[in-house]
Amino acid sequence: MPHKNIQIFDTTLRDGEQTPGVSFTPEMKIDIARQLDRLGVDVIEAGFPISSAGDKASVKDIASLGLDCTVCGLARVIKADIDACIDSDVKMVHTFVSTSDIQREHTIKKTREEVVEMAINAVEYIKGHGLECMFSAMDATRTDTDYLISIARAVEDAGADIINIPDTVGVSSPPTMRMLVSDVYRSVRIPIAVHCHNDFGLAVANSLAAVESGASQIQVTMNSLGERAGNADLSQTVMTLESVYGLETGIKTKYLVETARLIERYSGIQIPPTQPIIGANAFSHESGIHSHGVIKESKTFEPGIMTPEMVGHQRRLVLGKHTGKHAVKKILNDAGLEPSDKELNAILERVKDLGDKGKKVTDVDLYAITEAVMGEVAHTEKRIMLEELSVMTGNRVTSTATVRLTLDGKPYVGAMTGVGPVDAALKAVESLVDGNEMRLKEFRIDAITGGSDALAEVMVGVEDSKGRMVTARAAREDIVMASVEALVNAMNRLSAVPKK
Ligand SMILES: CC(=O)SCCNC(=O)CCNC(=O)[C@H](O)C(C)(C)COP(=O)(O)OP(=O)(O)OC[C@H]1O[C@@H](n2cnc3c(N)ncnc32)[C@H](O)[C@@H]1OP(=O)(O)O
Ligand SMILES: CC(C)C(=O)C(=O)O
Ligand SMILES: [Mg+2]
Repeated sequence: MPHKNIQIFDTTLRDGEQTPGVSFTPEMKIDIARQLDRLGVDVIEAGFPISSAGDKASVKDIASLGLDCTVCGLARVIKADIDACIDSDVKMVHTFVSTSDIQREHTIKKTREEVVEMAINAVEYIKGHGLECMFSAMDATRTDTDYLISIARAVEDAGADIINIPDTVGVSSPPTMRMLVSDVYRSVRIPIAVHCHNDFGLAVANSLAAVESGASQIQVTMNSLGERAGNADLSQTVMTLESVYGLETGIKTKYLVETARLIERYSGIQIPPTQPIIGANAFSHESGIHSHGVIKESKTFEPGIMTPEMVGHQRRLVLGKHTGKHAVKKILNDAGLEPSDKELNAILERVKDLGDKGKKVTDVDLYAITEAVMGEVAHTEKRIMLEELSVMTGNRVTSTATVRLTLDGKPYVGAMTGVGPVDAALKAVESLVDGNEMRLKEFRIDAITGGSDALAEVMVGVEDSKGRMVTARAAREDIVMASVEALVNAMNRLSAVPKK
């Protein structure tokens, strides 16, 4: 029988930061820790203090934030590593050692007996300092089960508070995990956690299998960050535990998408659109049959037991070659437009035509088509008119953009710096429009011809405070101009949507 309440141990700041190429600044780590605490995780593994002076300082900073969750530091079964955790003021030390023969023989070069002794010493040292202690048998899923049980019993006797069973190289399967966790669960009295890697895409499934066999804590990362193919994903694990298994995690799931987006921005690792729960497409519908069903009753083509609202996402109807008339009608009706059946068919034909050419059909495309079919439609007045744009960039100059535009007929000038000319120009435009009113949410550049004079196509998505998103595109040889034009187009279109 699974435990009713499952604890969430987040290791985004430790295993997540081990994602090749990812390195969070100290300020980012503080922001992430605060956000994870707001999300409601039970434990934050804030880092591996012995690994660098910066990591140690960050762990200490996070430990001093006064968060509701427990802040934990990682340590090998080495006194210096544990001392670094103690110096960082963490409440909990997570100590680990390889227990599989392959790792033991090739990395730490110790006998099984020596490993048990090192583990006991580490646990006793941590407990001697009055700290909570998690012990991990690294590579547990490739460890001889009798030996795993004997080391688990030894660290329990030494005072460990919780035993973690890591699937370090992601080789387990749900049935194997179920058996392994059952075996350890029956052999010790302290709680069991699991830490699954995603080498075969089974990290979440293996974590759930562990819960079925009695594990009461799951180690996860946001956006599946972590070594190689990453760790079990927090959002997927939590939502499955809550919505499919009917268990409780204490996570405030409405913060999942905003947390995922923060991690996306800070890690530089883009969330794939098809990522469950948090991906841009998780609640988007393009196919006519699906959109029609969802317009009538969202449960027809969505799980129902999980809604976009539950995870802080939005449901969206997306236009393309698979669109049907019900979706087009709904989008236009929501914008206050009432095309006749004949007009609707003509609009749909043109939408499909664009889609057949391999284009993503933006909202601004739809309105341009609608105008062409129905004639001048209401609400087409442009609030924002771009008058002038200039950018300065170079290897010794911080990219700076100056924008002159009119907003509701009044002239404004704004200047902003950015990481590059596009970033600076978009920020300059955004600085002149109330950020609470409209914000850039999606941005993509594609070269649609070759060469240095390639035509760049920019697609943007702008969202308002009510979560309504409008997409627009612009294509030019100049990527800065194309970006600004697409942004202004989207903002103008969004302003024209009646605020119901
Ligand atoms: C599965 C995991 O995610 S485990 C965590 C992995 N994370 C990291 O490695 C990130 C941070 N790591 C680091 O900054 C460095 O590796 C350090 C500071 C920990 C160690 O650095 P170095 O002293 O330069 O050693 P290096 O990383 O090359 O080798 C690892 C050493 O740790 C030993 N070791 C590995 N795991 C353990 C353990 N659990 N307990 C004791 N010793 C261990 C290895 O045997 C090796 O020791 P040796 O130098 O005596 O041969
Ligand atoms: C430190 C341990 C738990 C780890 O990250 C792993 O085994 O993957
Ligand atoms: Mg790991």
